[in-house]
Amino acid sequence: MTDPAPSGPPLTSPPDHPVTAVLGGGVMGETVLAGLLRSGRPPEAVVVSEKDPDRARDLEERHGVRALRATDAVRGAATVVLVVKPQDLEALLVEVAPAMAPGQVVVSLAAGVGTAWLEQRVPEGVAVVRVMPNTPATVDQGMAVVSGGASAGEAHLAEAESLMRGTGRVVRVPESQQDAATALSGSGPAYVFLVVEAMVEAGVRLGLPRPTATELAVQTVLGAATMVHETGTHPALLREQVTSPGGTTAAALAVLEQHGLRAAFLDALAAARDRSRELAGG
Ligand SMILES: NC(=O)C1=CN([C@@H]2O[C@H](COP(=O)(O)OP(=O)(O)OC[C@H]3O[C@@H](n4cnc5c(N)ncnc54)[C@H](OP(=O)(O)O)[C@@H]3O)[C@@H](O)[C@H]2O)C=CC1
Ligand SMILES: O=C(O)[C@@H]1CCC=N1
Repeated sequence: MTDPAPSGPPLTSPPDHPVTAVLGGGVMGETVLAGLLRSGRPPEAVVVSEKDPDRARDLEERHGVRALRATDAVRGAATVVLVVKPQDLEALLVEVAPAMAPGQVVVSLAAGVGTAWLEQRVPEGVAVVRVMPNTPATVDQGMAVVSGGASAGEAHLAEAESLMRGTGRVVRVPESQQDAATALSGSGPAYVFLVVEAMVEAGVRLGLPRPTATELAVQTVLGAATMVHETGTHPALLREQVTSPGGTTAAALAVLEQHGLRAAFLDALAAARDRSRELAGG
């Protein structure tokens, strides 16, 4: 591999804070890294490895963590978090596996990549956990699903959960549900952003000033999500409460149904699930 990042002195874990190495400092790598720091891990206990040297330096400056070569980051770390694109994972593991040691836990955030595939590429005695997070973790409203590999025990699952818990909710699922979870919560924020964007544009088309349309759309989505969350009421009932007979909402919902909104979501999530399965093939 080409020279990836500055290489610092060997790692020594501060007492009570085993080192977590984050391999891949892109969108999700930075989200995890920042979340660990926000949840109280000292910067000395978190290292990052990022291929792009400018971005590596930027992460060092903005978060106060050290950026190291991937093998140096892995050596001395208790937990290794894989946050590169699925297509880059094989090359990364070929590089870092010789630096891994029994007792470490590898937590992979890569969409589609199964624990059995990962276990074949790490040394014996290294436990593997698969996690699917999402970007609302940047504002501590993340949703992460966690599944253990064949050699992962309770302590390894608990470590993976603790990585994500500071940034939102965490649930354990059987690994057979990971691709579906990726389609729903992993990619899900993008669907909601698209809906917000579409509502804003529609409001602007009706003559609302853009800032007003944006405020109305964002607060409406936030309020509606909070209502489902806090009341525990089925969303269909909440929708009925908004829909006055012969009123405005009924008129709008009829148009959304005519345009096949439900069918679009069924097909969209199936496409995301299928793509997750394809990514497993590299
Ligand atoms: N973004 C999201 O919402 C979510 C992403 N994920 C998963 O997280 C992973 C990362 O996604 P995302 O953050 O969006 O992708 P990014 O492309 O933003 O980040 C990946 C980073 O890793 C770097 N990289 C690649 N190879 C190496 C290497 N060998 N050593 C060090 N750094 C390397 C890349 O550099 P370069 O670009 O130069 O190759 C890039 O900066 C993916 O597997 C994805 O499936 C999971 C859930 C949600
Ligand atoms: O789009 C992707 O492949 C990644 C995984 C889930 C969200 N982003």
